[in-house]
Amino acid sequence: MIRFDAVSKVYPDGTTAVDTLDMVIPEGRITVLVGSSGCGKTTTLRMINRMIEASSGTVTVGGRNIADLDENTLRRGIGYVIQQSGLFPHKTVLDNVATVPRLLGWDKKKARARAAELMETVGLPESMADRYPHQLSGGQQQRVGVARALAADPPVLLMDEPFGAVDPVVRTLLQDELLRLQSELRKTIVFVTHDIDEAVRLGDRIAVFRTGGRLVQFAPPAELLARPADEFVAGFLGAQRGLKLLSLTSLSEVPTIPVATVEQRVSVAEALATAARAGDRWLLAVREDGAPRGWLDTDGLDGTEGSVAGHVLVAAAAVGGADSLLAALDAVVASPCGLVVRVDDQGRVAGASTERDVIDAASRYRDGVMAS
Ligand SMILES: Nc1ncnc2c1ncn2[C@@H]1O[C@H](COP(=O)(O)OP(=O)(O)OP(=O)(O)O)[C@@H](O)[C@H]1O
Repeated sequence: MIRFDAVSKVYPDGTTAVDTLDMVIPEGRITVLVGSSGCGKTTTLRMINRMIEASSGTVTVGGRNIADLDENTLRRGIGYVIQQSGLFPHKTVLDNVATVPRLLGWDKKKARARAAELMETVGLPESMADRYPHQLSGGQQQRVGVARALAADPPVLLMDEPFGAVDPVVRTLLQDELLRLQSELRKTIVFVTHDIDEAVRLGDRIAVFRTGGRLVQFAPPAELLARPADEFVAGFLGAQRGLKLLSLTSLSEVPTIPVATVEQRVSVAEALATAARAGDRWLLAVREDGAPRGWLDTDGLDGTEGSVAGHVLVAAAAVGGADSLLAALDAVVASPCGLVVRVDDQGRVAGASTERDVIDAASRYRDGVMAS
């Protein structure tokens, strides 16, 4: 646990970067600090490892006042990742990752073995070990930065806009990777970002700061989205607050019903017979492996023409166990027949859900968050 008690930081020129901050950062969770530029996020983060000293107040890490700790001892337990990865340009990837174990006095062989293990953990191929940072993409460099910060297995990880410099696609991949890593490692992570979507995606708790270094709201993402403390927080959360809220919940509450399917290789005549039996206009064509292929509109179809696969099918968006209610809503709105396809872990059709059931589940979730 990291605890701020009445912590302020006033820089020598009189700028108040952080103003009387009280905040308890839970252990083993991701806490995200957000807010507009210059609101004191980085200053707050750096006061945890004493790269910046607080002007007043107390910061405790694991119950110990950090002002009483030797800086090196403190930092050994705190990994630090920054935007431009901060890698040593003249060191190979493997040696970059091995830096902290080497500083801790591990012999070269053991430090490199640990570094190789960490490269695998963060999803970097072994073949990159001997490259230099400039021979990697931005996303790969960030992975090296994360691996390096994890090398001494610190219980706390500070991340200052770690994915700020990569494109949105790579950014999403890195976020997924961080969530996967965190589900195994359970570090206490403090993560700074400008991006509210990133905060909602990653944070177990989100701290919203405003200019002048004031903490305005500190809450789990669902609570923040459902009940922003004031106009400032609501404005910062931006448009589509309701939809963002739906991105936080799963499909477990949405019932699955049977759906009329046909294999795509069967004849249209056979499909028409199936549709007549089922009493449905739309049939879901499936591939040989059971994955959805598309919706077939049997209305006005002539039974003499070829196979289902030869027909124009309307794309069938499918959702599975890992998807959110937002994904289901999106899929059902885009569906030609008011059904969203449900697939199992292997991507095979497992049924469908109705528009009504998706919307009802969304309303129930919102009511639950509002009432909690
Ligand atoms: N060394 C310094 N001397 C004087 N003022 C400083 C110093 N470092 C930061 N500041 C000021 O303190 C305030 C908070 O800065 P900080 O870097 O913590 O904000 P931030 O929220 O991380 O901003 P950004 O999102 O732009 O990185 C800003 O007004 C900044 O100009």
